[in-house]
Amino acid sequence: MENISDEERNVCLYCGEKAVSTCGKCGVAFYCGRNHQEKHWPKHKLQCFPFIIKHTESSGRYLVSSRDLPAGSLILKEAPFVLGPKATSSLICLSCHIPLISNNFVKCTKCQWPMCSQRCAEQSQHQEECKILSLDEKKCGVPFQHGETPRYDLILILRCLLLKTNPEYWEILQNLESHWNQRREDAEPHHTAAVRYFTEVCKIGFEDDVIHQVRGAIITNAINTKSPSGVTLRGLYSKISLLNHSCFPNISLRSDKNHVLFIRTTVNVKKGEPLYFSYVPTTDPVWCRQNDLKEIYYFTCNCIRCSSQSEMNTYYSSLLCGECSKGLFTFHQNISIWKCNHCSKEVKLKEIMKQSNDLIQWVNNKKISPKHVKLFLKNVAEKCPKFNFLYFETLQLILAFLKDNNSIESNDTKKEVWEDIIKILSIVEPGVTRRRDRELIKNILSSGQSNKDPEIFFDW
Ligand SMILES: C[S@@+](CC[C@H](N)C(=O)[O-])C[C@H]1O[C@@H](n2cnc3c(N)ncnc32)[C@H](O)[C@@H]1O
Repeated sequence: MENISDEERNVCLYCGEKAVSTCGKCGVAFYCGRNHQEKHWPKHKLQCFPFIIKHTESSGRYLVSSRDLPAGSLILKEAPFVLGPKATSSLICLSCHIPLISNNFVKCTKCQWPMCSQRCAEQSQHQEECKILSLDEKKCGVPFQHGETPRYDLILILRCLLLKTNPEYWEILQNLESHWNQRREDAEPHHTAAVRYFTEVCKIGFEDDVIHQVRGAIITNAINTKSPSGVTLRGLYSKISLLNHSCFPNISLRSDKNHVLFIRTTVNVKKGEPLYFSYVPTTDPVWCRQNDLKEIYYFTCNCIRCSSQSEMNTYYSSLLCGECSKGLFTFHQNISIWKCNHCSKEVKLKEIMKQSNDLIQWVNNKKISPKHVKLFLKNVAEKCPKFNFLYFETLQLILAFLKDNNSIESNDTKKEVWEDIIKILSIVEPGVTRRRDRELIKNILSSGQSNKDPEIFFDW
């Protein structure tokens, strides 16, 4: 869906006469009256979304709401145009994607890739892929044993290259942001190995720039979703790929068992506001988020949270100042310098990271007994600001520690831990988010069972 030009505004999309109303669903289609709106609906419904695409030099294309959207509004439902295994995966069947757990699997007689059955090896999709994979004469790309292997990276790249015969999808793929030039220069070993596999081992006749672009587009845009069998796959989505990032998102993504993604607003969004989701865990400290965004997505985040020295008064990544024991370190100069907000002592990011790691190690190495969990939490809260990322990590550690302990006392502690987790999530990702799914969390709190995973399908 493209921006509507000023000339189109105020004229009926059906007859071109002066418009007096807009489509209530998207807010950007204009009509002279109800009659022509109804007549135009079969055409318009294919483009009727409550957002428009905008563009800036620094952040490329992004989506902006075209009308007021209350929290929880479904703004888009989209299926992937290509789907495949994650880059690193344990053995799965290339046709039905079920996990190959025992040694009871077959190998495709031509390409030797593990499959669940001969029937799956004969499926038309695999037959197409097999023609290329069989060009690997020494079978150096074939995964040969159980356990996680990065060789599955090749499969989604191959599936994308095979889209060349489909002009519509090929064009979408070519238009995706990929940062392929920088990726080619950076020569990250997995990236280079994947490109060379197709150009030098299979010699499939694509220019190496095309393969750099395709792998770059996958790394920049693919979204992981979980299958009912528990296998995580990654897919490319044409419209969802246009969503930009913020560490303080206003939408959430969920997938169903067919990997269809549902995008909903998590908070009230006003007409004209950009729609953002978070590419990285919102519960990571600022330096982890910034590092991942730079390394994987090639940009420096200037979102509302990253531009605020205290992360919008949450002090989520801050540590207590050891010098005065009264203040908190907040970041300055693009997070490279941290300053105590009481005594103004300055330290470098490296020092903050070291102190954080020491604290995390202290937490991890501490021998806690189920009886002393609450005291332990109190100790941690004295070492870092309450509700910061270290406290959050400790809460998760305690949940894992008490996972199989269902005594009344332990369930009581788990309930308190979950309440604190929800408080932290309310700060860093407010609204109706998947992690704070109200019904699910209510169930967890009432049953006292904290070992259920609230992220049912989605696995970012
Ligand atoms: C999934 S794409 C999003 C759509 C993209 N803007 C486009 O034009 O195709 C991810 C890329 O968008 C850009 N991007 C996303 N969020 C951004 C942000 N908050 N600031 C700057 N660039 C951003 C980065 O180049 C990133 O690698």
